[in-house]
Amino acid sequence: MHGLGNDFVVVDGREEPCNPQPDIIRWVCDRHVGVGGDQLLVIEHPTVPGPAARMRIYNVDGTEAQTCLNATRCVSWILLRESNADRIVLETLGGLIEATPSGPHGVSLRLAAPRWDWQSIPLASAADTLALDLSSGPLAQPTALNLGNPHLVCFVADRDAVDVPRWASALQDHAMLPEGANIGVAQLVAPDRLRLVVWERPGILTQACGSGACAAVLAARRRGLTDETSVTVDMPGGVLHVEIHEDESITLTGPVAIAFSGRFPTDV
Ligand SMILES: N[C@@H](CCC[C@H](N)C(=O)O)C(=O)O
Repeated sequence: MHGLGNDFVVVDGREEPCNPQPDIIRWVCDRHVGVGGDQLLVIEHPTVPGPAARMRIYNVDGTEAQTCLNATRCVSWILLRESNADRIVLETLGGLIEATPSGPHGVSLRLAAPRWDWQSIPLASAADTLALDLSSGPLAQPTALNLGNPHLVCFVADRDAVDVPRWASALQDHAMLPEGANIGVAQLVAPDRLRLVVWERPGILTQACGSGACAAVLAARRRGLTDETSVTVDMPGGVLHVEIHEDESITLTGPVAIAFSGRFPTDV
């Protein structure tokens, strides 16, 4: 499945448990020798009463991510369809997320407010998360926040003029970020429109990033760059809509799609 080209291999592990090891994850996500994808997702039974399911998120290097909001939208779409419900809750390592349909091919998520304190990002030592004293080429003074997973947002005058892999990778590996971070490079083109590209952990350029889109809008508001509550975020794969509520909780809306489905050989 994909959300604006941010693509996932989704495995339903509810009937047959699936605990993929790092070498299998790397193989499945490899675009040359495997299926190819930005992450491998496993749907499991929830561990607490209430949610429709639990989703595990594995990055292309085999590490586990706490949150991926495009993945949450994709898996929620499956769960909403199979239960015919008008609302479900999905359990992730990053917390519980509520999802509702948005037309036949879209999903809206309702998310808790982000965390801004340096310990929650996490950073290696105390710092002003609104403008960190870090830079890499044209990327300077990023804003740090945690939406279940860590994000740094760097505002630039022209997103297309930045060599994102070159400069964002140095920030991502900085010693101030013991768990790394997803690095957003954002350009405010109007008070209600951002252009964004995200260099995700563990070092991939994605077509779109749901948590990155929310992070960019929240950071733009906190930095006083805009006071709009409803912002369109334009990424290489398409647009997502982000609405920020009074308590800083968030609604994220956009399309999802199934690319194809199949069966894995069990003897790999
Ligand atoms: N690679 C990430 C999570 C991916 C975020 C995502 N694409 C989204 O849509 O939110 C991590 O390690 O945190």
